[in-house]
Amino acid sequence: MKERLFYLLSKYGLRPNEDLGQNFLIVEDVIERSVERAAIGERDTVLEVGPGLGFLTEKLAEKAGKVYAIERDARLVEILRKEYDWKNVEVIKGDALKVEWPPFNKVVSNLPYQISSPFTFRLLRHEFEVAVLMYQLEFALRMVAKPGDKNYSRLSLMVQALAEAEIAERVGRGAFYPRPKVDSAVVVIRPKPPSERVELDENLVKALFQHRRKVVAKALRESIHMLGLTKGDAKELKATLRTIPHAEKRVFQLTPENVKEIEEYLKAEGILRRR
Ligand SMILES: C[S@@+](CC[C@H](N)C(=O)[O-])C[C@H]1O[C@@H](n2cnc3c(N)ncnc32)[C@H](O)[C@@H]1O
Repeated sequence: MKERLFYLLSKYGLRPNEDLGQNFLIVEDVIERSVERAAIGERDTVLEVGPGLGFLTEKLAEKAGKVYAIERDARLVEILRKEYDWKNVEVIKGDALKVEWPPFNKVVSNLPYQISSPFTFRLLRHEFEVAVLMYQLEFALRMVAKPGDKNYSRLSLMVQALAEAEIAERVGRGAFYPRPKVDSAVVVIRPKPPSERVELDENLVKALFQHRRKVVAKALRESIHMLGLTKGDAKELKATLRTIPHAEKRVFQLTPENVKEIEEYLKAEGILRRR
């Protein structure tokens, strides 16, 4: 795999573009395990973001009925089209955050880390069965952290409100060329069934996590300006802070359900508008 990478880089005079997160995965086992974790078969349509030089795409194409691969770098799109004769792969040139997504039921990708957060949130708004995604380790640890953990953050809460996420394996920086400055991890994401999903007011979550170590009442008092309230409503909220659910819990201990209770209370009091 490494030989093929160097062959392609030299054949096309290509220098990996750091700004586009071009660190190519060169360990075949890791690629194969990601494909296995997604349990891909002929009935599956897979979305891949950032196919790069096509090493993961190749493995996906062997198993899936159809693969859509969105690649932003026009040079790589051209190379993929020249080098491979895939019958079931459609390479889409564009930014995965901007282009319309084709229909898919599974996602397998070694993500460009710059787009981890917006990509994950866009994905969580879609219907899909499973996603197997490579992230920067630090980001992956925040995705899976549980309430009360030191890594538990707005990202953990927002992801876990909508999905189950677990780290399947850690991947050292030596598995990539060029070698990145950080380690990575493969995360498996499965959306929760609709009855278990918790839809949250993002402004409220942002306001709370602005002060993740403070207790809820204090955190809200200090970020009241982030809630877009009228003067009257802000005053009312200040007066009611002690009585809101979980007022004395620290923000980093809140589950998605706890935040929903706070939100519902503020809406019932007419302080937070129903959006
Ligand atoms: C970490 S590399 C993965 C390459 C390949 N899949 C592999 O496993 O070696 C990330 C890839 O995403 C592409 N990319 C970066 N930003 C992108 C975006 N916004 N939309 C689509 N592709 C993007 C890069 O050009 C690069 O090919």
